[in-house]
Amino acid sequence: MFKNKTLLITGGTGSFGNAVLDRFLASDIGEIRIFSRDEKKQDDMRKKYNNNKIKFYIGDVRDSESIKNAIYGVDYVFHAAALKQVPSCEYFPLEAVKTNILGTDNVLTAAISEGVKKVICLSTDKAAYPVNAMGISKAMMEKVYTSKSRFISPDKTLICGTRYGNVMCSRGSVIPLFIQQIKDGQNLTVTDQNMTRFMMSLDEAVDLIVYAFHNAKQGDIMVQKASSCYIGDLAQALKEIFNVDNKIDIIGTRHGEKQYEVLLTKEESAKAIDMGDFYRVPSDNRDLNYTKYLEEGSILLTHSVEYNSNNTKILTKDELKDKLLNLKEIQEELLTWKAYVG
Ligand SMILES: O=c1ccn([C@@H]2O[C@H](COP(=O)(O)OP(=O)(O)O[C@H]3O[C@H](CO)[C@H](O)[C@H](O)[C@H]3O)[C@@H](O)[C@H]2O)c(=O)[nH]1
Repeated sequence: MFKNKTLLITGGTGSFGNAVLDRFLASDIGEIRIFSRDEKKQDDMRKKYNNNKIKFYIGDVRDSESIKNAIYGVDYVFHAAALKQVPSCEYFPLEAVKTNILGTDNVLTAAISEGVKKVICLSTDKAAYPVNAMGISKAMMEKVYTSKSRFISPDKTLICGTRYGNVMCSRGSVIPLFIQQIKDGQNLTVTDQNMTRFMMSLDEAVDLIVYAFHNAKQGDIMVQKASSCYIGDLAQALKEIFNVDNKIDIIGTRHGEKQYEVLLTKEESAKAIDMGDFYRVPSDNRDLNYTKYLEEGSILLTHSVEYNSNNTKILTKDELKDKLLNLKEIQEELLTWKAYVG
């Protein structure tokens, strides 16, 4: 389906954008456009890949004109541009509104008017029962794309979303932080040993978007079944992998953090379709027979349970070590570490 097609990735210089490139450049795709704000990151990426199939566009999803320039002739959009850090969004919630909500609306408006065939918007588990500004803005982003999808035929522009758990080794996340602390001989700063998070590899994150690309219907949210871990086990597993005895400091839960994350709310679980390794959450189509929907829906809702990082499969420390050791990023870090310690 990607043969000779043009894919635009907003926020494409991040970990996700790089993982998509690693997967798609080997295919017969025609062109991949990277759209982002940071010229330095684009330049680094240009040099790293040195591939004519990749085109770089400077712009900001907040600025509709800059999107229009990049979306001309595009077939598909993976919309990853977002403010993702919980603390910065807590301090500057309106910035999250501008990028995550209004920026998504700009991308969708441009995609619809350009006749883009599919747009997949990336969301996060923090959008389910959100407690922080980042999650609230992503929950609103989901509402924006769902609403927009109601007004356009899927034959013209199919709009859907993917909801991720924590992506292991993504830039700015806890695994690279713990590794840096290990390398610097510092104590590992654990918020709460019993906090749990869904743990997805970057490969799994790309699998989800590819699955959504092939299977999502208009307005859907697609979720991948994922295992989770205790953060205390994560710190311990990394210490064992790097064979170090750094101490652990318990620093306490950070502002805006949850004890565990939710990938499907109870309300979504009631209507989610089990697709094996994935769930498809159909959008709330208002042309349903509403009385029937309410009667059947209420029974389902009573018995449904949310899908969260405490009731999914929680990896043991050894299983977590195996999963970590399978990651390219960890293997590379280990090589340089072993060369360093001799
Ligand atoms: O010094 C630290 C930093 C974090 N943590 C813990 O490690 C876990 C993961 O923390 P991250 O900062 O890596 O990730 P968050 O869960 O805060 O959020 C991340 O995952 C989200 C998906 O749930 C989004 O993708 C978001 O952009 C990304 O920052 C949390 O339980 C956190 O409390 C620590 O123990 N010590």
